[in-house]
Amino acid sequence: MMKSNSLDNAPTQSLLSVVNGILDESVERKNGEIPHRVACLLRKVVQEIERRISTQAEHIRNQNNLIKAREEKYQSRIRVLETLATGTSEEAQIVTNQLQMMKKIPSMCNVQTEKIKSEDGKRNGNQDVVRLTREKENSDLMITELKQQMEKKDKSYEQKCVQLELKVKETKIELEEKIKDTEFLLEKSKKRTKELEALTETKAQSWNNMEHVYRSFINSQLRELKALRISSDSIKNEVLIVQRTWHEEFLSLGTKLGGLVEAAQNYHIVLYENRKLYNEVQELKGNIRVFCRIRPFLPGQSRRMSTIESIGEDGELSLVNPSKQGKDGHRVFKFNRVFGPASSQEQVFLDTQPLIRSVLDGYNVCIFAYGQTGSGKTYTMSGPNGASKEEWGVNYRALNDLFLISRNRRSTIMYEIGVQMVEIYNEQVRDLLSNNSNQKKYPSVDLTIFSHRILFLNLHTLGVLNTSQPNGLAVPEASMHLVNSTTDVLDLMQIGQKNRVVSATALNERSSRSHSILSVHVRGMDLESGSSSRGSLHLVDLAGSERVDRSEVTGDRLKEAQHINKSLSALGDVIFALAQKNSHIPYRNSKLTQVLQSSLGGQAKTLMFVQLNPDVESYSETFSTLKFAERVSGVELGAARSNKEGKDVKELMEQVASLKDMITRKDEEIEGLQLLKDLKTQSPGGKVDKHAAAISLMKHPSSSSSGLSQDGISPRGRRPGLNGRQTAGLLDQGALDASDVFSNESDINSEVGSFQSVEASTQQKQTGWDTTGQTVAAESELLGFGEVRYEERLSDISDSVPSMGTETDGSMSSVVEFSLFPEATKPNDSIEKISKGGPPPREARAPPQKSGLTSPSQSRLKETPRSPSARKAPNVQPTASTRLPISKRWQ
Ligand SMILES: Nc1ncnc2c1ncn2[C@@H]1O[C@H](COP(=O)(O)OP(=O)(O)OP(=O)(O)O)[C@@H](O)[C@H]1O
Repeated sequence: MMKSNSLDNAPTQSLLSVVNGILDESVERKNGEIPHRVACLLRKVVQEIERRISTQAEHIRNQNNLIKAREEKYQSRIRVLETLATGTSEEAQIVTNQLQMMKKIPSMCNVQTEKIKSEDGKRNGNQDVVRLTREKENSDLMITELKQQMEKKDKSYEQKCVQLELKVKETKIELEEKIKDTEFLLEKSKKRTKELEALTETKAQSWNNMEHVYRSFINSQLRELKALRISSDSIKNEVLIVQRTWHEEFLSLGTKLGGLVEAAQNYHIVLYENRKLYNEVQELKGNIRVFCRIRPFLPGQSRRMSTIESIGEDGELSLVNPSKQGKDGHRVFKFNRVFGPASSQEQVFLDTQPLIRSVLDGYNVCIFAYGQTGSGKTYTMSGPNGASKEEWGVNYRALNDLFLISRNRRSTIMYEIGVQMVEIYNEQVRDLLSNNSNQKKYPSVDLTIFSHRILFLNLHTLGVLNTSQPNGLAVPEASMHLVNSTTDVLDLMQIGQKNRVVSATALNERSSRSHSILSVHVRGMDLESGSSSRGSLHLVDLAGSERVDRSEVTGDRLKEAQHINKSLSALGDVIFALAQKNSHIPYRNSKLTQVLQSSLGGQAKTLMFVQLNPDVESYSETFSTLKFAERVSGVELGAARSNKEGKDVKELMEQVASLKDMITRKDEEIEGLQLLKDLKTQSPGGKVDKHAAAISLMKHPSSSSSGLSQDGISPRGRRPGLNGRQTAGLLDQGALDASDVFSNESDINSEVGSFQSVEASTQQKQTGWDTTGQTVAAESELLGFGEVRYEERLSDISDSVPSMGTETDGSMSSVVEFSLFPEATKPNDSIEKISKGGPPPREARAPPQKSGLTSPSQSRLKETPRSPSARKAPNVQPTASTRLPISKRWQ
């Protein structure tokens, strides 16, 4: 709001521009309305302009008056000067007249004197006239000048006046127009104000009416409220009474509920017991346990829809198909345990821990992680790269736990823990810890006794024993490293991880293209009872299970993916065969199934982690993974068995071994003599060619067998009533199974000399011994298991040797294993020997082939046990177990 004094100071031009601005603004608004405030302002501005105009008019009037006064003054001056000039001319006239008079009257007086006087007067008069004329001239000049000045001034004043009047007229016209406009606008705004006032009045009236209505309503409400309060007070009283009665009833209900809670607790106990019993049944059945783990969405992954709808506490998992609606889109799977995305590494391990701990009690345990690339297999098994202690995977935690327990039990049981780490890459088994420097750092088993195997180590392709050994070494060539602390394990696994084959695919940058297997072998010896146990733990991080086309790979990568797929489908086939309880389980189809044979079918405790990626895009992979897992969870392996051996059993077994040794030697002698006798009777010259004898034995074993069976007893285990034909078929099966021992040529070669019994079987096959029924029958007698199926034979072995380990433990190592701790009383010495890894004594090596019998079957003959007890362990090496060095124990 412009103040009045600001209007006083403002120049007229700016006032006019203000007025114009206001008018323009109102014109712009188009509605022609001028607010009251603006009207007031306009009024003030107009008043100010009017005031100024009147002041200016006053000023002009004053100036006019001044000019008029001046004019009058000049006029009077002019008049004075004119009078003066008139006076001067009159004086001049008088003087002239006097002079004329004086000229006329010369004689009347003293003419002389008067003449002089008149001359003086005339002179004076002339001087006065000249002076006055001059003065008159000056005055005239002045008057003319003044007149000129006056005229000039008059002219300028007149001009100014004219200008001012013109300006005044213009301004007046302008102002009049503006005043008219303003008045019009004022009129309009007054009208509007009046209208508004009328409207406000009507509104105010309606508001008043409303207020009146509301007031009356509130009054009525207050009256009702009062009534309600009174009724609520009465209700409160009633409620209090009811509360009191309820409280009393609650108290009685509480006592009743107490009973119910007790019953519920009992129910929970029963439920817990049921679960325990269920688990025990599962344990007895030996079901493969299946834990499912769902990976969380990764930080870079935009949070998308999950395929996992819900996770039940009882191991139920509901999968939803994003492309299908309704019931068809849902599928429920049930496993032993389901871990959600928020589950920590510790939670996962806590459920796995009891299984892992049983390794210390002599059980074989296998834990493997299955799932598509990037689903978290490595995370679960090892943890993320550079994992902190909280992020440690099952591997580290398992070993940490084993160390902890072994330390706690050290006063009663002494444990040795060894670690192997291999990977299966493109169907080749590689040692991930064969680094030389690494072997120096960690004391490992002396490999010099297996010099022939070192060759394979150098080649980095290891052989796999199809029939896994009781010592748990499916890959005996892989370097074994004794570990004493978690740091040892961390260092070793770092080396192993570095050596692991990794390459990038479209799905996962750090995608493992191989299966990695960390095998932990635990030997325990009870210091009091002298009994020993051994267990092995296989921790397997499988390669990604996705289909090849998803990996978008070609060339070498495609080959890798095909190998991975092949081995995983072989795993599926083995599991399917186990689920169907088939007589033949196709372990041989892949290296993976060969390595895991003891864990999949050997009465071990097996746990599979099924890793899932919750992403909707991975639905089909997730679905097939879950279906596979569902099949796996149905597989029964049979109750797990502990590999424990009592001291007495051990001693007995040692005796059995030495007796077998003796019998074998006697058998050799008898058979040698028999052979010689036969040859003697056949050869016309009577000369004995030992080499020919061996060949003859290979070609006509029936002769020796018939000779041996003539005595009517069954030293090689033939049951009375079983003829050669019957045994032939059985042996065929036996030979076939024996051939499974080594999966391929290279594997066979790698084992030469170490596992002669196995080798013998293989050689049999190679030399065509299984072609004729008679030959096979005879050999079956020699081998001592002609009358039973191979499986039965193996189970016989297990039965004859309490707690010998897995079903397939019927190899020569069974006996070797009886004396895990020959110097049991000096456990510290044992460890020292292991760490030093000194060369083994000669007795530990394969026995020299005496009597010139060079054929493998011949060497097999030497091993063939004669006694019924020995029959149950047909692949027993005649080496005296007590003479075996500790370093050999791992083999
Ligand atoms: N439970 C989890 N919590 C947090 N991150 C996880 C979890 N599981 C997996 N991850 C992360 O997901 C990514 C892929 O996991 P990981 O490498 O273990 O998958 P993988 O199945 O072993 O893959 P590959 O088949 O290539 O070996 C990693 O970055 C890992 O850290």
